[in-house]
Amino acid sequence: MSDPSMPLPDVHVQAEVLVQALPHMQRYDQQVVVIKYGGHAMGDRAAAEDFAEDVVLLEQSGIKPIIVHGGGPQIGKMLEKLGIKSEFKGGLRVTDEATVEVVEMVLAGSINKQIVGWIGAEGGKAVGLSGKDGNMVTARKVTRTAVDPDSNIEKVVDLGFVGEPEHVNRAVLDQVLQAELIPVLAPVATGNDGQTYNVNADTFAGAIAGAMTAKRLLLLTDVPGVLDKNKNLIPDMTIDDCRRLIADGTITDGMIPKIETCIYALERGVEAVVILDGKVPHAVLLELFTDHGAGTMIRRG
Ligand SMILES: Nc1ncnc2c1ncn2[C@@H]1O[C@H](COP(=O)(O)OP(=O)(O)O)[C@@H](O)[C@H]1O
Ligand SMILES: CC(=O)N[C@@H](CCC(=O)OP(=O)(O)O)C(=O)O
Repeated sequence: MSDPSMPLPDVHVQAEVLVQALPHMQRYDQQVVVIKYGGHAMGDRAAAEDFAEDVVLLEQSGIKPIIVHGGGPQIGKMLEKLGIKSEFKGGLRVTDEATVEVVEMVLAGSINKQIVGWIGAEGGKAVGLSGKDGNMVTARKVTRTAVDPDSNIEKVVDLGFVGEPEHVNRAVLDQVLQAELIPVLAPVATGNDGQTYNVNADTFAGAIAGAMTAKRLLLLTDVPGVLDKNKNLIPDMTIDDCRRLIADGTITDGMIPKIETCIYALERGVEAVVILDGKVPHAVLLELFTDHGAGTMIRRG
């Protein structure tokens, strides 16, 4: 008999960790998990490798991961290099003809292929697509209004070629998943008018999660989750809490489209959405395969 006061040898600890993951693996078996990998979360090479390892491990465990990536900071850098000015209104990039070309080049080109490459290097098989491929996502132009501070009159804000998903054709994704491939999606889509639209990556991920009735939508960003007024992490929230914290100004800026996405996805049958820090090593595994979880979990109520 071993002495129970003695620490377990490493191999036994490893076995214990694996056994602890079993109920979590069973809970997600054959379920779709949509992971939004934000441009800020991409961070350094080591963080990206951890992320790719997590995704491959999920797929090997019988989960069906779908990756939707952003790339806001990377688009910003490329626009700067090309001398194209860029501004955000209400968390969305004002997108003219020249900007949309760069957005598609960076998102559907370099970033998409980089993530596909990282997953491939960890032994997974990923397929990089944008909303345009197979008419997976069609978009319509976003219309926003804002009160003009000078006249105090509500006016239409023209964001140019910024779109929001109008229709998601899940057949394309079903086929990719059935072939045991990992879809990596760039948030670019075509409108019914044939125009290319720049879609916020959170919004795109929410539409995909809703159409696939995903078990989980994970939004990986650069903060630990939703923070209260004292900057403490809020571990659990409901849709009502979300609306209250937007109304009282606790949730602002880029967190607003994220929370709106959460509400949209939950109302379409996604079981829970988690906002978490993608820079934490193996954030995805910690959230899905341990009892601790990570970040802020949002449920219907
Ligand atoms: N209550 C809040 N809790 C956490 N972050 C918040 C909150 N309100 C606003 N934010 C801001 O939202 C940002 C995350 O949104 P964003 O920068 O668009 O992320 P990403 O690029 O990952 O999509 C945080 O870095 C933070 O500055
Ligand atoms: C309309 C709009 O704002 N689109 C975003 C698309 C990329 C994105 O959302 O990337 P992150 O998730 O890294 O922020 C943009 O042009 O930056």
